[in-house]
Amino acid sequence: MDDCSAGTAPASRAPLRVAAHGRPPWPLHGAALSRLIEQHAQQGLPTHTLMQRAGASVARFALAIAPHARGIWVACGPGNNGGDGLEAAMHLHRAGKRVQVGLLGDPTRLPPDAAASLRRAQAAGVPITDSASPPTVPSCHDLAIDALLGVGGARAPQGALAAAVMHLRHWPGTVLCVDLPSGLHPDTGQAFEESGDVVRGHHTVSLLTLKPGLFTGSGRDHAGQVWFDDLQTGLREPPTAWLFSKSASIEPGRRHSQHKGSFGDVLVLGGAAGMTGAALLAGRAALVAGAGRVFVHTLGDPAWPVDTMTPELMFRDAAAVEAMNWAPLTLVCGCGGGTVVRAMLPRALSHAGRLVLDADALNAIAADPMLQSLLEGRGRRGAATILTPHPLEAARLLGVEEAATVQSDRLRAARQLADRYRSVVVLKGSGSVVAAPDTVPSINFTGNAALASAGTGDVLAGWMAGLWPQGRDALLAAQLATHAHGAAADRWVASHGHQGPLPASRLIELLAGYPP
Ligand SMILES: NC(=O)C1=CN([C@@H]2O[C@H](COP(=O)(O)OP(=O)(O)OC[C@H]3O[C@@H](n4cnc5c(N)ncnc54)[C@H](O)[C@@H]3O)[C@@H](O)[C@H]2O)[C@@H](O)CC1
Ligand SMILES: [K+]
Repeated sequence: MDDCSAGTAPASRAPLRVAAHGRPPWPLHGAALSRLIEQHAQQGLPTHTLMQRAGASVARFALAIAPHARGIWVACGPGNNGGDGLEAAMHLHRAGKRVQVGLLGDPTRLPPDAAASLRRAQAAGVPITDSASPPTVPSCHDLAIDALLGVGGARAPQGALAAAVMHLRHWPGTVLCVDLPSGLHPDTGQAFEESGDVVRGHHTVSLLTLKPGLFTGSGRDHAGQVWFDDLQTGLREPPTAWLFSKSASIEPGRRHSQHKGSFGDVLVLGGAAGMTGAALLAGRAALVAGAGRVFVHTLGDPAWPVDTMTPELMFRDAAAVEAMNWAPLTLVCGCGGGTVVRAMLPRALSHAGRLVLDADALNAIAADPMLQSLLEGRGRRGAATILTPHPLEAARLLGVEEAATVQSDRLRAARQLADRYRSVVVLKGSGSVVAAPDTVPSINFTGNAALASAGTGDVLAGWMAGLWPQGRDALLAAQLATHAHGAAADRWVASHGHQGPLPASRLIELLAGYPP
């Protein structure tokens, strides 16, 4: 008979909270601010209190996600992240679990808090080795706890740490990361080096602060479900970024007395030869987002005359578009516009009231200093612009060679673009970053790999343009649109049970809320 039994969670007054679906946006703190917050918290508390709370929280969480786990391997690193692991191991051992700790650090050189937790674990009788390999007993393969590196991670794991990371990556059971997946940069959500290994967890319990790297870059692929415990500190510091969270109060709703003129006109400029569909997708998305009227001018020859699937769209030829006053309009420019879209940009940048620039429009601006200075001047005049680049387009706009440079620090790249072009920027990709000049950026947590499908970017641009004139400023329109776009893809995955590609037309239906 097996001697391991399921235990109950250690009692605590601090409930764990899901880092999603909260009402106000959640503050995210990078490594430097997290350390500052930790210092402030330590000042008001008896020595070792925070680590005791952290370890108890991890143990409680381990018992919640894997209540039937019999064997638990706790991989502990050389710092206080390892201390959290040792503290958790002590609680799990007391709860009757078969716990094995691998301590990968010189026990005589642990920081004071981690050393205190080591003594407590030893006194409780927790088996501790210095092996980077998990125990070979099969019943000890239920749950692994990654306590190798946290916010102190500074470079790619090497030697024994790297070996332990590999074991965690190939772990057959559940993996729970303490604070961060080891090897992940807390601020950027990337590995410390391109070839550096990062643990892939099913769950991550973030302690004291939520780190931005958990939500953007490759963070979401490595962290799994993110949970948060503020360790009962309730400390408030200005954040590095926000995790955007939609609240009901920012959805104004429609009043009975409003009419189509209340909801703004959108003009889509795009759809060069062979890419008409991109402009149609943007136009349809703007319609279902609630725009009063949507005009479409396709840039192929001849211009597209009608969309029989969406007869509400009003098509305009070049002469008609030339005669329109662009100042009261929301323009969407890009969307399959090819190189011909460039010809529309001087007027769009000079005269459009609201302007969403996507894809080919962004590439044209990146290649043309005159258009860049028009965009910068537009921002200086206070005219509102939203840029929606993917990482390669962002790299071109920043004048750097590769998308990897942008991806290495997505928050910084989005801020740089927003400051340079005085525009709202939606840097697309896993954990889209929304930045505006002189504003703390936000990270969007909705969405998934099903969005990696042709046309979904056109839908985002159109949806944003449709939302924007309905009483929202550019930043809120960008945040709401990005959130809704991702949430629709999340509903798709929930109903299909997999992340197969989401057709852009279907995405529009999901955004519109039908079929129910
Ligand atoms: N001190 C406390 O009471 C608390 C500590 N906390 C935990 O402490 C963590 C931060 O602890 P530390 O500052 O000690 O840092 P870590 O435990 O994250 O890292 C330990 C040390 O490893 C070294 N290191 C970095 N990268 C390495 C690599 N690739 N290979 C080998 N060594 C490497 C660094 O010098 C670092 O100081 C947090 O993430 C959190 O888990 C929190 O639980 C809050 C309470
Ligand atoms: K960790």
